[in-house]
Amino acid sequence: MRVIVVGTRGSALALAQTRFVVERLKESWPEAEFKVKTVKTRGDGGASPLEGAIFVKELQEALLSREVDIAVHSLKDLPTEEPPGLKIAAVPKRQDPRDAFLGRAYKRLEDLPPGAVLGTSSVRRRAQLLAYRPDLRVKDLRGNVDTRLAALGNGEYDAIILAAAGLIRLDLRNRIDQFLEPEVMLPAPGQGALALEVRQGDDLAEELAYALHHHPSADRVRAERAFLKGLGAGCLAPVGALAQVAEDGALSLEGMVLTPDGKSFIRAEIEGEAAEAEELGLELARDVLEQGGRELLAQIRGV
Ligand SMILES: NCc1[nH]cc(CCC(=O)O)c1CC(=O)O
Repeated sequence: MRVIVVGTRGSALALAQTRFVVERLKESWPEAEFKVKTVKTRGDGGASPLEGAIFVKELQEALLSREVDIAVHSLKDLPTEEPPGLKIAAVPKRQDPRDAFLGRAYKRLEDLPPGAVLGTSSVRRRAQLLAYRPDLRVKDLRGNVDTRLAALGNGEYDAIILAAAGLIRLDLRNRIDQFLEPEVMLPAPGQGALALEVRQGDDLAEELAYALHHHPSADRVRAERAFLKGLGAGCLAPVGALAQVAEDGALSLEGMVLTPDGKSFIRAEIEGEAAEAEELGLELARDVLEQGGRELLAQIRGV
């Protein structure tokens, strides 16, 4: 059997995710041989949505040029449009999708005094924080997880918000002071999930990757991404979405879109069957657009 090359970005988080994936692949396919290849990226490991998209594209190019056979992505960084020639072969079991609060003197978002400085580079987090606590100051925070933790230690910020999943995968769960509930902070579509992407027609890579597929996680993410796609909002709009799937296959999906200042937002919910995850996501997007989301997004584009 040929050696299967698993491609990853070089950040500590990407490498931790890939190590986890390759361990599971080896358990599932003891007779197969897997090799990890770090794809050199032009960016610096930063965290703006645009940089995320560049990293994704470079990994996808490495797939198409046969440099790698399975690419490991953070699902929330993957554009909703799949490039021709590639397909998502598997969505492994999802990690905690929530956002995490890490404080210095104050250990809960509710405890921060007025004027406290919160660090995040995400427009979605900024908008929701300001909607919940308009008295706080939100300041840009970029770089990889280490850089961001260091910035908190330096006293530049009173608290920072990061995806819980990233910290957990880096064995830094003990740094999390508070998990933010979806009522306060609806996660990004796909947050906490990974995607294993392969070339269309590479049946071997597809079959090997599929051993890690987790149906309920895939259905949740499918609904959330369909919502994002249905909004036609692009990666710069503050959009949150979170689906849950019950054991009996019932799916509930919450979605929201905000203005960057958090002053207006539309939030809606839909319920149905996991088997129609995509339709539910698209329908919720239509609801939100009709309830005023269209004007709200036009306002954002006009900025
Ligand atoms: N855009 C950066 C990014 N992409 C994926 C994760 C880790 C969490 C995940 O897998 O969703 C992070 C870091 C963060 O948002 O704090």
